Amino acid sequence: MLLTDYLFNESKKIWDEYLKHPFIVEMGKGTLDKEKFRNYLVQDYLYLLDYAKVYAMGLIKSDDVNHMKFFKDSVNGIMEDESATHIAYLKELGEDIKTLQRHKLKLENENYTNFMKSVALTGDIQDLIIAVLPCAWSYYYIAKEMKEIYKDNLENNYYAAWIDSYSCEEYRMCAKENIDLANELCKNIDDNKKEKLKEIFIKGSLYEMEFWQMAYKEIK
Ligand SMILES: Cc1ncc(CO)c(N)n1
Repeated sequence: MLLTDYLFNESKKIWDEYLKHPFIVEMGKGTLDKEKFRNYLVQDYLYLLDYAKVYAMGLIKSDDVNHMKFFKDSVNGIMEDESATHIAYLKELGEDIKTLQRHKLKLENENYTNFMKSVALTGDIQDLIIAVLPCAWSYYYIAKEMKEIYKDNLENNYYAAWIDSYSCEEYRMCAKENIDLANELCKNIDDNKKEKLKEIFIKGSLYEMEFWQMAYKEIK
């Protein structure tokens, strides 16, 4: 069995909880409070900056030129393409784009990015790719499911552009490249390492849940 199939099975319960989370359900229905969404996007914009740094560390820890290019392209994709959706929404919601970086990270966000950065700094390239794997993969999973579950409700849905940006073909490829690289980098691991990688993957998946929870409860 592919390592990523194993990891998916081990965390599927958590991932299916994302789909029931009120932040996701309300986005799908189009009823989510826009102020909550705005605060979420500000936090997620800050998240993306640290997330990009983790991929930059992946470049440093890679020896193979193709892996180096994957990490380089990922930094670019995060800082240019993915952030563009955030900036478009945030502009529309009246947020000052020039001062975005001055916002403070909320606790759950900081915990998550500290976790990824610490794995990236202290672990090997296998640990690193598994620590970031729930990010792109779970976003694609969520958006693809939302596109199906809420298909009759997307025409005038304010959040349709968000759903599209994470379920489009380009983003599917991005998630797939992360999955393929994880399997390639981890093809010769022993059972101890597999157990360690499972723990990293599940922790990442739980931090994703905390992030949705943070976005919904919205205590400043
Ligand atoms: C919290 C979080 N996880 C994953 C992604 C996908 O990159 C994102 N934008 N934000």
